[in-house]
Amino acid sequence: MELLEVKNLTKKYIRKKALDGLNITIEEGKIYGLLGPNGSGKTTLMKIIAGITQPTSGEIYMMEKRIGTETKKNVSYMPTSNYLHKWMKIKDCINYFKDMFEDFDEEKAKELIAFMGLNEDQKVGALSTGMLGRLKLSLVLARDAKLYILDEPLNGIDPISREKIMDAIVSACDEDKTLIISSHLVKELERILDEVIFIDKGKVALSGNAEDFRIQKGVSIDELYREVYKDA
Ligand SMILES: Nc1ncnc2c1ncn2[C@@H]1O[C@H](COP(=O)(O)OP(=O)(O)OP(=O)(O)O)[C@@H](O)[C@H]1O
Repeated sequence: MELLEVKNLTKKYIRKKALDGLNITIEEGKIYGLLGPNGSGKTTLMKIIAGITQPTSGEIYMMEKRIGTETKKNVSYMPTSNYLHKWMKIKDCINYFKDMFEDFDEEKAKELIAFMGLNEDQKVGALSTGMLGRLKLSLVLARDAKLYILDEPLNGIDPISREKIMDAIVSACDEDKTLIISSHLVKELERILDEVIFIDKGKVALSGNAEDFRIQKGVSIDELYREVYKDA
């Protein structure tokens, strides 16, 4: 079933067109990789879908409703930035999420935090980049949303922990959940992706089923990425 439809989406900043008539359809229950080089428009697209940034033109429908306050409740978004205060302990962050989101599952958050090797008494300000990334991800995945949007969840995470993080993503999300994950680390992310969307200069350069690409083109998604962006 179709969860999200993005039609002719454009976002202009004063000196730059970040999205240029972009069209995508997102189906329920799949994991999408949003892939593209620096500045291709991934974060802008994610922010618009999450309702944080307004598009210049174009339309987005979620379950056939135009996105807005009502649909926003169904989206759990993990930005690259850190929005958790340094003075907070991890347990304060759990309470913050509990207050903010009706669909937040405290027990699930605690389980994920423990699985990620974190302790509820640790302070946000004392966490390394990778540890902070694991905390943000645990909080976002502990919501019972329809759509999870994860902007660069593997950033700053060491190669061994990346595996753990991907396992957490897959196990935390039931089959009916939909994920859009952006990353430069295509090789690492590849094994969990159902669908891929390559974006370039604010437009879709190529999109489709990851397994179909592997069979039809005889290349991995990582190899396909290199092919799509060879001139970028
Ligand atoms: N607030 C802003 N003001 C002006 N230009 C912006 C703003 N945000 C993004 N841009 C520009 O829009 C383009 C797309 O940026 P965006 O952050 O969406 O790309 P990205 O694919 O997420 O890149 P990265 O992989 O480096 O995070 C870039 O050229 C960027 O400089």
